Amino acid sequence: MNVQEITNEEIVHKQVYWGHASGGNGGQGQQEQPIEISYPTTEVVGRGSFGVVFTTTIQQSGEMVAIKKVLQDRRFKNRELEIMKLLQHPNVIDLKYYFYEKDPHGEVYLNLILDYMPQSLYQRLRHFVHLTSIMPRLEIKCYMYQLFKALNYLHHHANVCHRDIKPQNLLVDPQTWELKLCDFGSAKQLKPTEPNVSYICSRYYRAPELIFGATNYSNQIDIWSSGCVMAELLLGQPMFPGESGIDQLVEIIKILGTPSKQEICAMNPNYMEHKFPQIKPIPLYKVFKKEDDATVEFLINMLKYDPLERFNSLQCLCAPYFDELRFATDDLKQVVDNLKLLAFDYETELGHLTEDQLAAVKLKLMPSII
Ligand SMILES: Nc1ncnc2c1ncn2[C@@H]1O[C@H](COP(=O)(O)OP(=O)(O)OP(=O)(O)O)[C@@H](O)[C@H]1O
Repeated sequence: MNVQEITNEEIVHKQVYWGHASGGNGGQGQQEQPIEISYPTTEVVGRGSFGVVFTTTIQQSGEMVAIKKVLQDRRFKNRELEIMKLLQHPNVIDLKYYFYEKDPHGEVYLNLILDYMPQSLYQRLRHFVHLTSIMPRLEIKCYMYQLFKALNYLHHHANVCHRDIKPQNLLVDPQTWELKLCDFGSAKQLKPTEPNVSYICSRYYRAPELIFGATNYSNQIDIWSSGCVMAELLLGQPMFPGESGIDQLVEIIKILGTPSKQEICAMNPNYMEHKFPQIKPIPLYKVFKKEDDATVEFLINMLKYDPLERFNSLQCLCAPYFDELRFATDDLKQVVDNLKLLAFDYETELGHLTEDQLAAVKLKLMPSII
């Protein structure tokens, strides 16, 4: 049976809710009114720990979407849904609609209807590894810039920490080099006064403070993970491939050296009494021999033990590593313009800055409009 036959046979009709309130007055009325959509059922494209994802096309609008179906525990509000309703940014997967459905056993499933993206960054990297080739450095730079635009919006506007940044959760279009962040199943609005579980984030990408069991960590854990993602894109393999929770720390120490007393205190003060074997760091310019100084410098600023020493997402955007995008010409300028990399929304992306900070940041991020 071919796909056409399947799509002709199985068109489903669903009453769905809008993903966001719309209209100037908050549009609550519209959001709460269900509408009917129809789509052909198709094959599953992704299987995560919490559910399945399949892609289809909404018949009424012609939009390609991905539908993520997760088992809903009736006792709790679904945090992924609540957070996705808040988020609207060009580099964050958009929640278009959602609906609930019951299976024959009475289990309730939440279905999130999301923007469709053709590939994950994990798949994109595997493509180059299979060809025994490398990902073009400019492609990496465009993806990283969009990731930091997404994180700057999440951290500074929505006050959301993603807590699971990894190549599998970065969706890309290899034709345009567009990137969107997905999977908000671990995301949370962190409050400085409330503890948070440290057993989050996928192993290779876990910030050292999480491995040290900190419960007072900050949005800076996402920056560490992003540094690991960039390192992996450059190396073609994970930078810190730990085989277990504690081996993850060993892998980090093998390259960054043993953290100092001060750094351990900054990660988790309760660990101060532990003794670690003294390992000398390997300078990152030796690990990334073929990369230029701006690239290595940028990695150094993301992969710092002390979370407060690490660049935050806006500092990452301002890094000299991205100057090449700001002063692009010819084909690269076309890519930068298509992706609207140098466009920022003042309220949602730069609204947290004072007037003086804003002036300095504008000078850096949008040199052509000054
Ligand atoms: N919007 C989308 N467009 C295309 N593919 C998607 C989309 N969202 C998810 N996928 C695919 O489905 C996979 C799983 O999605 P997601 O990470 O959201 O699910 P999960 O159950 O939370 O997974 P995990 O076990 O990683 O936490 C993704 O890695 C991706 O391959």
